[in-house]
Formats: sequence, structure tokens, C-alpha cells
Amino acid sequence: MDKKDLFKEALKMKGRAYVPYSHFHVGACALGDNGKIYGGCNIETASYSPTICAERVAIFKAISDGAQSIQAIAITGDAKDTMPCGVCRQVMVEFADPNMKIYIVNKEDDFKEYSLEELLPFSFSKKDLKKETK
Ligand SMILES: O=c1ccn([C@H]2C[C@H](O)[C@@H](CO)O2)c(=O)[nH]1
Ligand SMILES: [Zn+2]
Repeated sequence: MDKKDLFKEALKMKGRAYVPYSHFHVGACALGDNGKIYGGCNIETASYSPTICAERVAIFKAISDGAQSIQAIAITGDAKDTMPCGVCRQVMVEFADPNMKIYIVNKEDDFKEYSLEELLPFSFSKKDLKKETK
């Protein structure tokens, strides 16, 4: 799987964003551990809070299709270097390793690369629920 395939799909999905309120388009593409890629776009509603980000649409598509984890994700938004929100970072922690690559894409040949741990250090996850109590 070439990361450019993730970038292309994320850029395509940005065009599917349903954003009549914010007018801010975001596309994402997650790579599942099954080798399949899953695109997502942000989707808003008139009652603003049910809005879902592109990243979570992509990740939930992957998990609901039977993938067990996410191995990489590409994100592209209307702003230069659109970063994932905190809620999406937490969802990534649920389904990905700390070293998972997060690609922040402006154009197919203009991107930045981070690890999940860089974007959400000291995270709370299922490992914390298993720790002994104080
Ligand atoms: O990384 C991001 C940041 C924002 N949004 C969406 C949520 C909302 O629809 C719009 C403006 O916040 O952009 C995403 O999908 N992903
Ligand atoms: Zn988000």
C-alpha cells in the first residue's frame, strides 16, 4: 500500500463533505490491518453537536467492516495543515498503536507526517483501566 493511495482517497473524500453550516471540508482515509482503505468525510447536522469528523467516519467504517486496527490515516482539510481534533485523536488511540503514522495532507506531494503518540502524548486508554488502583 502506497501512502499516495491514502492521500488520493482522502482528497477525493473531502469533496463528499456535507458541511452546510461550517463550510469547512475535511476528508480522511484510514488503512485497516486487513489491507483495505476506508475513506471518510465530515458530516454535519442542523443541531450542530451530532456532527462527525472525517477521521472518525473513516475509522468507524474500517472497524465496522471487520478491521481490528488502523495502521495509518491521511487527513486533508480546507485549511493548510488541518490537524485532527482531540476527540478523533482519542478514537485513534483506541484502534491504533502509538507509532501509527498520521499524514496531514495539503496536496498529494505536500504532506507532513506525525506519530499518534506525538499528537496525543500521555493518553488515557484501555491499558489504564487494567491498572491496579491506588
Ligand atoms: O480534523 C478535523 C477538524 C474538523 N473537522 C470538521 C468538523 C466540522 O464539520 C468542521 C468544522 O469544525 O470540520 C473534521 O472533520 N476533522
Ligand atoms: Zn475530529
